[in-house]
Amino acid sequence: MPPAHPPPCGVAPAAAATCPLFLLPRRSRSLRLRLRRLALPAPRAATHAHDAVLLRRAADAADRSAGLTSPHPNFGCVIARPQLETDNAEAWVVGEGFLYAQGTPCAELLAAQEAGEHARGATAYLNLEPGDCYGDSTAVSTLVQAGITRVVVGLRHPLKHLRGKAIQSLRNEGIQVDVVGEDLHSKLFKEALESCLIVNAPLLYRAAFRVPFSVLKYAMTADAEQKYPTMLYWKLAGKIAASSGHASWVSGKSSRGRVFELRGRSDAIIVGGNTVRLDDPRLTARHVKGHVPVRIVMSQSLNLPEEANLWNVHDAYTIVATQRGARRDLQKKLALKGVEVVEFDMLNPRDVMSYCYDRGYLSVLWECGGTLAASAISASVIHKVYAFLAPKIIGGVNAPTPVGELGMNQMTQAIDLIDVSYEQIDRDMLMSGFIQPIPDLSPVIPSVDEIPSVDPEVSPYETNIISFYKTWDTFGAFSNFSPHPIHMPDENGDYFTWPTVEHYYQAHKFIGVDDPQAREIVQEIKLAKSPEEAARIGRTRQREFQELVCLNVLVTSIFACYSRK
Ligand SMILES: NC(=O)C1=CN([C@@H]2O[C@H](COP(=O)(O)OP(=O)(O)OC[C@H]3O[C@@H](n4cnc5c(N)ncnc54)[C@H](OP(=O)(O)O)[C@@H]3O)[C@@H](O)[C@H]2O)C=CC1
Ligand SMILES: Nc1c(N[C@@H]2O[C@H](COP(=O)(O)O)[C@@H](O)[C@H]2O)[nH]c(=O)[nH]c1=O
Repeated sequence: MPPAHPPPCGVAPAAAATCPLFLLPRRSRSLRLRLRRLALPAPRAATHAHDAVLLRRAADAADRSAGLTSPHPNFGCVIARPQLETDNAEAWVVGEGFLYAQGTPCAELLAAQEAGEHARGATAYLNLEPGDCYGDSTAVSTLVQAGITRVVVGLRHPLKHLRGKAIQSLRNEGIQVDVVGEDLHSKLFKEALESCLIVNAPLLYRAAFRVPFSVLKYAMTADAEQKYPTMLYWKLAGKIAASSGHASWVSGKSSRGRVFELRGRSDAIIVGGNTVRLDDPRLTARHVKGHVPVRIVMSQSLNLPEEANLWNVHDAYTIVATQRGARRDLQKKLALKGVEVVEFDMLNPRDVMSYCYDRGYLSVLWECGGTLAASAISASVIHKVYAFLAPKIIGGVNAPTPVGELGMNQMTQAIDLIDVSYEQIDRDMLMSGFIQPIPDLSPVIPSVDEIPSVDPEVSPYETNIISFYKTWDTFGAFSNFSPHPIHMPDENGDYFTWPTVEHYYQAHKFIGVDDPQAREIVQEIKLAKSPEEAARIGRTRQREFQELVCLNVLVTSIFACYSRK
């Protein structure tokens, strides 16, 4: 439900309208003043407490696209103006918006459209400084044109080439910009700031550590083991499967539904070879028709079955990461099924994460067993843990536990999770917490550092190679997903304004194919709300209707890029 629009602040309430001050005799000055106080009190000003509530609401709005589209920086905007009638900041909101996907209308535009005239003189709350990459300054120009007079920003943009730009542009336009921690100092902002950090944790981790944000998730029983047989000392030692390796299911249905949501928020899901052998998982976010993450199997031995659910790439794309030279026969068979096999000189979690970073992933979910989990934790690539605790006991000395050997022998060495939260999900308990704090906004990333070198021998400073995996990268304007429309012929040869090169590219997988199904898919892609959606439709339909795919796609895409520039 969109919020009701209260009257703009400063509009005289009914009492004043029925008794205009100029009608009062000059002598009754005290009455005049008293009435003025009653009728036209000074507009209520937002206090830090109000600002904090509204900033948090902007962060909550930013989170609303999660799971619907591929992970991207989350932007939310709340426009509010103090009302005389109420001190409740939530009731001051006149407009609200969030970025649905890269290339769709920005949060500021949606909020300003909803606020209409009420935006004039109001304050806009932004969880994250707008990133006006590719020269698109819609967010800033919208706020200026809407007549916003003050902007409260939760976080500056973490990428150096975007950081501070929008804030400066707004200030140049005479708008008061208050950045939390710089212009606004109060303990009251603690929670709001945390929400701003959490909603963009993937972007912040990626920017600071040059790896995707990694979440380890597991479901364990409430088993306990007697640590010292002579003493009555029991220690929780939850199992993630029975001794046989059977694991379906540890957690309840609602918890597993929550896991589907987590999958939808991730770019990739990682498991180890043993989990594939024992569970034959699907690893899809099948509860909603939303974002479909890539599935990654890490297997050194490549001793994997020839038939497995993960090799069905109609469901989702699969990558097998393995050791160089491992079972080339199976590699070929997997490639024929459409599975991508990537060889590493030394397969390990850190190199796989660097690889995911280079592919542009923001967020990765580890759904592996304890052996690989321990290896990933030891390599410091896990940032957050989701532990589902089920009220079940299975026993078994050899039943696997969530985290294998970490080489610690003193409890003082234990990793203390931070910002821990607990939630009951039906009969299960979900405990989540961070292993590494969300990086503050110190990361200032030299633009040249954002240029990965294809040849690891050549330093980024020496190479002329540029990359543009994400639209917000330094050279993001070159990305197919960059929100630059192109005017190019459609399936009938008529010129059509394609919202992005990605729309054009995906549609051309099916253009030129004389089949009603292919034509329907082209229409579907043309109407896609964002390049991400166009990509999702194109990729899914390509898997479903392989026989309809036209072979000229690559040439088309390159041609489209040139015509756009
Ligand atoms: N309840 C739950 O939440 C979950 C339970 N499980 C259960 O856990 C059990 C499997 O556990 P586990 O064997 O630990 O899990 P995994 O299979 O997820 O991880 C171990 C495997 O990962 C591969 N691997 C690749 N690189 C490395 C590396 N650097 N370090 C370690 N492993 C690497 C190896 O595959 P390879 O041998 O092919 O070379 C290795 O055997 C199953 O019973 C499964 O049902 C699994 C996931 C979640
Ligand atoms: N057993 C278990 C989990 N196991 C994880 O889920 C995978 C199966 O996914 P799918 O095939 O898509 O249903 C499995 O291989 C393992 O990674 N997860 C949970 O939330 N709760 C559970 O009890």
